[in-house]
Amino acid sequence: CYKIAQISKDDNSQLAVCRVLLAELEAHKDAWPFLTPVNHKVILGYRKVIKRPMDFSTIKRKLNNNLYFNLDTFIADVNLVFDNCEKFNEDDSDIGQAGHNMRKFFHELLHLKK
Ligand SMILES: Cn1cc(C(=O)NCCN2CCCC2)ccc1=O
Repeated sequence: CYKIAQISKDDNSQLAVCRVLLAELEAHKDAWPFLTPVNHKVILGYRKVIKRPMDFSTIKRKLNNNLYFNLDTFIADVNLVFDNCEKFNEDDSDIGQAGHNMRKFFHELLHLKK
């Protein structure tokens, strides 16, 4: 019984860590391009170029629907946000720079929590 309790506790604490990490990402001044899904009707070419769109609001919905198996699957979706951004935007564009800043911020957050 203890073992089962132990596993579920880890899942809950990992889930709590994901929620805190996401809240910190959303609060960052450079989060604005990533808060909601890119509107492919407005941003021409996005749907064709980016095969797996991802954004912070989608990550929040997936967290709330228990769709992340562990911290690593959550980290994979956050990195997908930044990888999509690098693919679609020039490094010296406002959104490209925001993506680089957010990726660095997230990386530092992860190394703080260890
Ligand atoms: C991640 N990303 C975002 C965009 C974008 O324009 N997002 C809308 C930003 N607006 C700010 C206030 C309302 C919405 C374009 C390309 C891209 O890769």
